[in-house]
Amino acid sequence: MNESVRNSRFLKAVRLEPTDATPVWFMRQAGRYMPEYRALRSKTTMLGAIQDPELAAEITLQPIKAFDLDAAILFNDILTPLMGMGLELDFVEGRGPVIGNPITSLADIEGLMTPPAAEAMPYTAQAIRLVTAELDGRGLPLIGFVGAPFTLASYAVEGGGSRNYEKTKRLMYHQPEAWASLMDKLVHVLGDYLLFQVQSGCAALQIFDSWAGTLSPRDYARFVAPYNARLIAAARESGVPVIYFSTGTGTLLRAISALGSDVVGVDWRIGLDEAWAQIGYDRAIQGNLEPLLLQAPWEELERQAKAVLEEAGGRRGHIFNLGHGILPQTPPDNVARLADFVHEFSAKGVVR
Ligand SMILES: Cc1c2[nH]c(c1CCC(=O)O)Cc1[nH]c(c(CCC(=O)O)c1C)Cc1[nH]c(c(CCC(=O)O)c1C)Cc1[nH]c(c(C)c1CCC(=O)O)C2
Repeated sequence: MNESVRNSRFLKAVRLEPTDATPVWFMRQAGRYMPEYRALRSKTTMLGAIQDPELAAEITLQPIKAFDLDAAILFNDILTPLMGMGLELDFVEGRGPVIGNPITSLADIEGLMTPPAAEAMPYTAQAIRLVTAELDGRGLPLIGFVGAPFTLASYAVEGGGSRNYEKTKRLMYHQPEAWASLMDKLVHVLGDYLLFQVQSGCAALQIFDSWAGTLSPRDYARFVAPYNARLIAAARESGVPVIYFSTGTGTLLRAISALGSDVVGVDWRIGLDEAWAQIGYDRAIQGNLEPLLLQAPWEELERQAKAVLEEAGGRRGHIFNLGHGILPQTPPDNVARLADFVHEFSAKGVVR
């Protein structure tokens, strides 16, 4: 990582250092809301795009070229590491991701493979190298990522998206040893994949635990938190900062803070001020505008973006983001305007 990336707004905020303005990036910033993305994606499949390093690099850079953002996130998906483990992943148009051979038994878990990321996902390293060659010149960091073990286990067990996670919870409650063995394998594969992304050039890592909010605090503490803590510790060994992001977890924030990530990402279901008080001011926070607001009239969007910045209270260590990914119907102009507004408003001195 070069000096200008090290001294980027984003990495300074992560280290709780003062910045000239609040850094901003958006989850799913490369995606279907951008006409440039739709043009490239229409020529191939989701997996085809992910596995083509030049295409993946170009898609990653599209929002960086279009908007004034403070970080890029690699174009990929949280589910790709499951393929190397022997699970058949497909992205079905209009339906989302599907696993053709979901896990149903202890024998299935024992049969899961744990190949090194360098073997299973060499295309990721190539894409990262192409992206960082461009980002280095702009002084911008690239964020690598994985899905958290629980969120990935839920896809592996349910076979796709789910409303109530019944099969996943049944595995936890009925076969706790099988659950532990599945989570162990995921921690192993994901930890190795995170280190591989840093070795390839990523300057920060994010762990997406998008579905953790379905769990009771007791079950989160017993069945999920220990694996997250292990994964975060392994990721931090790489020397780059780690963001832990989840949704629907306003009641779990103390447990989440104890996991030891450098940054905690929060969704819009809790005020940023209340969330930060629980997480602790010795830790950076990322969030948390409701994504649907990017489709609202500018006056409403501006009012609510301002409210998020005011809730951050001028403290060091706020990274502006949405509470979840950008939605496909979002007008790109609002993304441009919001990024500029965050910089201009925070530079006025509300935030230091
Ligand atoms: C649960 C989950 C998935 N993927 C992801 C999560 C966790 C975070 C979240 O909740 O948003 C995370 C994800 N997905 C994608 C990224 C890349 C980085 C980023 O842009 O933030 C990341 C970090 C690209 C993607 N992943 C997907 C797309 C859309 C692909 C397309 O049709 O072009 C993109 C850009 C597909 C995907 N992938 C997944 C679903 C449910 C879908 C279908 C939903 C949809 O179609 O929007 C699984």
